[in-house]
Amino acid sequence: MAITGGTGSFGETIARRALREGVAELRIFSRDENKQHHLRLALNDSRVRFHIGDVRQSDGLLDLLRGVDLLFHAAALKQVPSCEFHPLEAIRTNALGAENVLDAALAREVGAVVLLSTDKAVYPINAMGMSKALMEKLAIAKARRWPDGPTRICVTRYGNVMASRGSVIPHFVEQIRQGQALTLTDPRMTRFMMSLPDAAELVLEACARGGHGDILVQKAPAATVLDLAEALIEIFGGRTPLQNMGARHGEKLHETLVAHEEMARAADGDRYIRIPPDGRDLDYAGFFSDGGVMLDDADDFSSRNARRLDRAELIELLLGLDYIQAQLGASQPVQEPKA
Ligand SMILES: O=c1ccn([C@@H]2O[C@H](COP(=O)(O)OP(=O)(O)O[C@H]3O[C@H](CO)[C@@H](O)[C@H](O)[C@H]3O)[C@@H](O)[C@H]2O)c(=O)[nH]1
Repeated sequence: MAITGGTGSFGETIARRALREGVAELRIFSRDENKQHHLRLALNDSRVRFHIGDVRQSDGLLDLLRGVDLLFHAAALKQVPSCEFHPLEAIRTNALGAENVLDAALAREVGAVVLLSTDKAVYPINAMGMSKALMEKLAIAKARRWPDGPTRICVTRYGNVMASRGSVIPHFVEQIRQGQALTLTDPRMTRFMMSLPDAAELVLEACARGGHGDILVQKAPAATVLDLAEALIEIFGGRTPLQNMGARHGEKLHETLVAHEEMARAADGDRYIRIPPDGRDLDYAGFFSDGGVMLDDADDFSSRNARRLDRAELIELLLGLDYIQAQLGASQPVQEPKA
């Protein structure tokens, strides 16, 4: 088994889970030797092999995937604001890098490839989302082109992974600790809330039941930024004030996990929504005489219309996160707000 971007929050979660479940060998592929060093020490397991490399270059990927049966592609540029300033870098890593990963996986006849995408790829308005939308298109086009090959290709789309590195939860917790005002972009903004274990469940669901060319989505609940901030203040105590800053570059008020047009052909299950590939071919003649699938009135699945977590549920969910537990256990007291 191999993970690109294997030193990130998601990579580490799936790595630990695979090791617990007895994986024979796990290859971690990433660019940063320092992060690999720390993960090597943290995992301390001889089944783990580290490969330095960049998905922008194919040779390292071909080397990585020799004899691999399952690949999780998590390597990405994922910060929305920085991708806005460097869109070509987002295209290079998220789109062209994914193409390299898929080509290498097909060449090495990897049994299954699960690619990680994001809600920001649906009706994308920022460069990160656009490059991830292209990644999805590349994956589905490959699945369509090689329908009967040895490699199964699946995409999973995530909402926000709670307390992942650089995200708003650690940022708010730090602000509470420092006694600084919490910087809210827009209190009405909603985001899907997923924990890291939820994210791991989703890729495992894709491995177990995802079809070739499917996009899988978890029916995650959503919360407003205001409720999130207030829930954290309640957990950590203190009298931290709130400050509204306005939206950052390329931000949406609400995110969408399944587009209205995709809902028309999606299979809506208890916990997951499966979007199968559009099986039609490129024969457009039919569309002038016979027509295609009619779009129905299905709504999209967005953080605006998803189940909204109330404050109590949000607090319970936050208290279940390892990150929050570790912070609550930390000795550093919460400071009173600075005037
Ligand atoms: O100081 C801050 C920072 C953020 N936010 C808000 O908090 C929410 C979450 O922000 P953040 O944790 O930065 O996540 P997003 O910008 O939504 O993007 C994250 O979630 C995506 C999945 O949707 C991932 O793909 C991205 O990598 C990841 O950065 C958003 O509504 C932000 O506007 C604030 O209110 N104040």
